[in-house]
Amino acid sequence: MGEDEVDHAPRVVALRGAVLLGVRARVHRDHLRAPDRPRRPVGSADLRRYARRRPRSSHSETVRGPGERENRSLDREHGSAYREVRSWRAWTHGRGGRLGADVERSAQEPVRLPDQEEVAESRVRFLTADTDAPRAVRDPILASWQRSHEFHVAADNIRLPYLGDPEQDTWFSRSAAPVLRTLSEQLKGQSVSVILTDQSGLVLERLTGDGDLERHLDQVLLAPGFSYSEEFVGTNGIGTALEMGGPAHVFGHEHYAEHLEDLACAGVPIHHPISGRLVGAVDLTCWRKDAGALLLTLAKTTAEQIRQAMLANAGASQIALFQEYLRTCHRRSDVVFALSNDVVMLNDHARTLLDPADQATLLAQATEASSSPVAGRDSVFDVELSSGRSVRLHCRPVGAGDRPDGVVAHLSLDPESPRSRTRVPAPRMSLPGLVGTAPVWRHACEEVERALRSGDWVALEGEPGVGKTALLRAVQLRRQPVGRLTELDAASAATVPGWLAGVRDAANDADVLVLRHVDDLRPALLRGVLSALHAASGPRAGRGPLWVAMTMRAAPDVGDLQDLLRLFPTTVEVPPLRLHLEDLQLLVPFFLARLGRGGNLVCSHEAMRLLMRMAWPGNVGQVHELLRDIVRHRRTGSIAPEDLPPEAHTVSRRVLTSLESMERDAIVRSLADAHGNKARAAQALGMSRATIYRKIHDYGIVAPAR
Ligand SMILES: Nc1ncnc2c1ncn2[C@@H]1O[C@H](COP(=O)(O)OP(=O)(O)OP(=O)(O)O)[C@@H](O)[C@H]1O
Repeated sequence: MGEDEVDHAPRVVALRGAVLLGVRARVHRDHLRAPDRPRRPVGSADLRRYARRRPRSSHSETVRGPGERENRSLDREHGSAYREVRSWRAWTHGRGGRLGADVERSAQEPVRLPDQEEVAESRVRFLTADTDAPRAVRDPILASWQRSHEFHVAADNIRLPYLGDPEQDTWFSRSAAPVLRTLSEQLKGQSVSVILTDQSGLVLERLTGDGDLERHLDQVLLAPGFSYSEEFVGTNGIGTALEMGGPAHVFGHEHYAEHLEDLACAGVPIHHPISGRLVGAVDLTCWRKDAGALLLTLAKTTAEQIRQAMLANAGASQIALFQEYLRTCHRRSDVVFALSNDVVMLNDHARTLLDPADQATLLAQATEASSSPVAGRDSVFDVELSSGRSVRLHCRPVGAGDRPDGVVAHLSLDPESPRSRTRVPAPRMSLPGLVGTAPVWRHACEEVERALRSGDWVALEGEPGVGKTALLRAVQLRRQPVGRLTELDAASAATVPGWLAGVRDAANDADVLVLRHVDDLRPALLRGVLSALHAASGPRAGRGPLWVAMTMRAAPDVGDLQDLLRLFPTTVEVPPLRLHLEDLQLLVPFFLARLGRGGNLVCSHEAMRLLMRMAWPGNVGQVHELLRDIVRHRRTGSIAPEDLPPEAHTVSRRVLTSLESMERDAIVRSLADAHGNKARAAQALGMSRATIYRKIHDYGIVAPAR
């Protein structure tokens, strides 16, 4: 690097200081450095176009570097010189001091659409290291081409790695979703695609109202799960806006990659409304021929609407929580996280040092801290991680009163450090035949136990398979082990002869009566049950009081059940498994031991990770069934990802139609057969590569590792 280059760098950084953070400043400083490697191959279409416009004879004095050998045939064919770029370098440095400022200013200036022929020619000159300074190219684009060149981006093809399912359930995505939907509805029928990315350029969402454009975007992999950062694709609306830290519009041949020349895009970065941190970008992409200056204006308005939506969703309590989280992050160099009802924030250490199961365990303990009897004061827990390692969790409630708005927690990895303030030991729970230590699950257990102790009849409400009946059986076993329990299922009341007579008998003779699925009772039977229970609610001749518990689905229509519910002073909500997913770590070995009948079957770490990502609409009952099916085929050894059914290889929260489920299962099987090779899986299914990527994303398929 020459001395004059070193001189220029700080000036550029200073000019951009107001908007650029450390890393970005480095990237922009870099664009002043001399190109120190051969140019990337130019696309064949570029060369044809260039050859038509430039006479061969004008390229005679060629100087090649060693790395340029592979370009010789193209060079001979077209006569374009792959020269050293001394004059380009001189040109850049001559303007270097102004470049950064130009990038800033140009984002503010009205958009003038560049002459595409001239830009195309300049691009080829740039790519072929022509000695002439590129003409007719806007400064931000030139700077971006230079960065793309330094990132070693290929100009003649788009080959992007699929980076995995983008996380959709974040504050950013949730806030942006309604804004994007409204815009996309307003643009219905027009060839414009609305795209949301995270701060690295990873596409999170794409809404396109036009089939042709959609297909083209699939072909150029501008789709969820792919990154359009400059590092991967070179100059483009998304990556360039993120690199510049400001709005960017890129038209046709201004794109670095040849395959994007028919498109125009306008990208605008979005910053966190409270911290100012870059969180992502919104981009509008259309055909180049349809592009107009208003594209960028619309993108800027959309970015602002998303920011406002994030702010509206944040609320005062979230701001306080966020500030406390930032303060803790500044003070501590270890794992820090914060959570409230709506938000979970994890610092880098938490994300990289802890696996999802441990994260879930710690988050559950922190939730407990906010609702424990010592709420309002700092508390400390000793927690055992899945590795067996013990850590100490310090929790600080944020917000006033008995029910804080959230908790900020940090970990000290050294459990021997002196204990501070109150110590709250993590309680164990031990109902016979049940496992689970998550606070929400334990809370439900305690409520049912309390009801039985006090003799209050109890109604249990919850989704199918959450363990309502199992919980009642366990509580009865623990509290009244010698009592007589009768269990009757209202779901079969209409078909089982004498079902109502069974209720009357139990009302006379049993100690505990469990009525399952009472929301399935028809009105006539309901009246019969009601009068039997009325009679049993008073003193019974020769017997102690009857304890009755009933189960019903989550949020039932209580219209018909009103009268019955009056007999039940307590309703306990049994949580769905997705709200205490950390218990899966206990449920799986528990069921395997039970189902394996003494066999030695365990679940591998990889399989457990997949199970932890499932939505579990059938809750604990579904876990039980899934493992029962596996145990039919495998009774010893370790359950691997291949042993799991197709739904375990997806993270989709959407209910699929049966046709979609079949397609999803076929893709999962094909991916497994192809050992995770998506191109081979697509070929076997007769689909294009872009289609399989889109379907993998749509169905939330977690492709097996290759
Ligand atoms: N915490 C738990 N520990 C161990 N096994 C559990 C637990 N929760 C549920 N199970 C098991 O999961 C299965 C489903 O539970 P259960 O039948 O109690 O669910 P439910 O809520 O009554 O479902 P439904 O409303 O569909 O009848 C049963 O095999 C039960 O033993």
